[in-house]
Amino acid sequence: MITNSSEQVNNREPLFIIKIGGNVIDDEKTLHSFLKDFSSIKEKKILVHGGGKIATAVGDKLGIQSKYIDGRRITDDETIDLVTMVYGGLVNKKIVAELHSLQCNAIGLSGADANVLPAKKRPVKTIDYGWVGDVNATAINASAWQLFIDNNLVPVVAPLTHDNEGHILNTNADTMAAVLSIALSKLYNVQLIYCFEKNGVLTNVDDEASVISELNVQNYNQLKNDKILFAGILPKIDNAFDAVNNGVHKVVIGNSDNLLQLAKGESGTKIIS
Ligand SMILES: Nc1ncnc2c1ncn2[C@@H]1O[C@H](COP(=O)(O)OP(=O)(O)O)[C@@H](O)[C@H]1O
Ligand SMILES: CC(=O)N[C@@H](CCC(=O)OP(=O)(O)O)C(=O)O
Repeated sequence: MITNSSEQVNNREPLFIIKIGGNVIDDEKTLHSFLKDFSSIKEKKILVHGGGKIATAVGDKLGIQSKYIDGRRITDDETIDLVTMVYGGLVNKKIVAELHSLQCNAIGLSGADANVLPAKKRPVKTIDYGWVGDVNATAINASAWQLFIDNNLVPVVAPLTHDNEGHILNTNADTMAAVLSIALSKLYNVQLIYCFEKNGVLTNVDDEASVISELNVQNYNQLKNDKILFAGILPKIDNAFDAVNNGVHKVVIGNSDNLLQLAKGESGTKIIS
């Protein structure tokens, strides 16, 4: 067990919600070693995965060009078919199969399965994102999740939801992990870990030794203004603050190679509310 009795606040059982992104999934060796560590965690756990990089690569092969605005993929008719195949099929099922080879009782899900993550199509304001969904945090049915988690199943969640009118929606995996963590914090002592290819939030993106061990909102705003933080790390940190400010016990951002240290608070960047 990674957690000790002092971690078991409010008598709630610990639950790890761990997110991996495209760079980790794209590298077979990195993914394998991460899944080995993940499967060794004895506590209850959920894996949320992205795969944006793979969808872009498969799209390129099929002649489907990827377009992003503010880190969100513009998802037209052919792109929703592409990401459904890549996230819900290729990536999700490969991870599930590999976890079973490691004696981890994984069950592949998307937000649409058993309606575990109710969502709405993002309304068109200035930008039409197409078939992109936003999870409705307050409508998450925690007991549907309990059904899996409390029966020794390990959900592996693809970043797809549905709109209640028969359409699949592409949904950002970082946001999905944060919103799910918030909802399940009512039942469990949730620790959210964002795993990516860097050692944490860095003061110099090219120096893996420059990890910021704790990040509060004042430091965050300063680093953002100084352009030390840019691109994908910004929405990731925004999601991390959202989680920690809404009941999630602990949120850490760090390297997928260090999952077990991250889970013990011995690596990465801890987000402070
Ligand atoms: N100061 C920083 N520290 C860490 N990462 C940073 C920083 N500034 C920018 N980044 C970028 O943010 C990226 C992480 O976001 P993203 O690519 O969306 O991750 P993922 O696909 O794993 O969710 C890193 O790969 C890195 O290039
Ligand atoms: C709406 C939207 O942008 N969805 C994301 C979902 C995948 C994802 O989040 O993947 P990473 O975690 O690997 O970035 C996308 O299609 O890129």
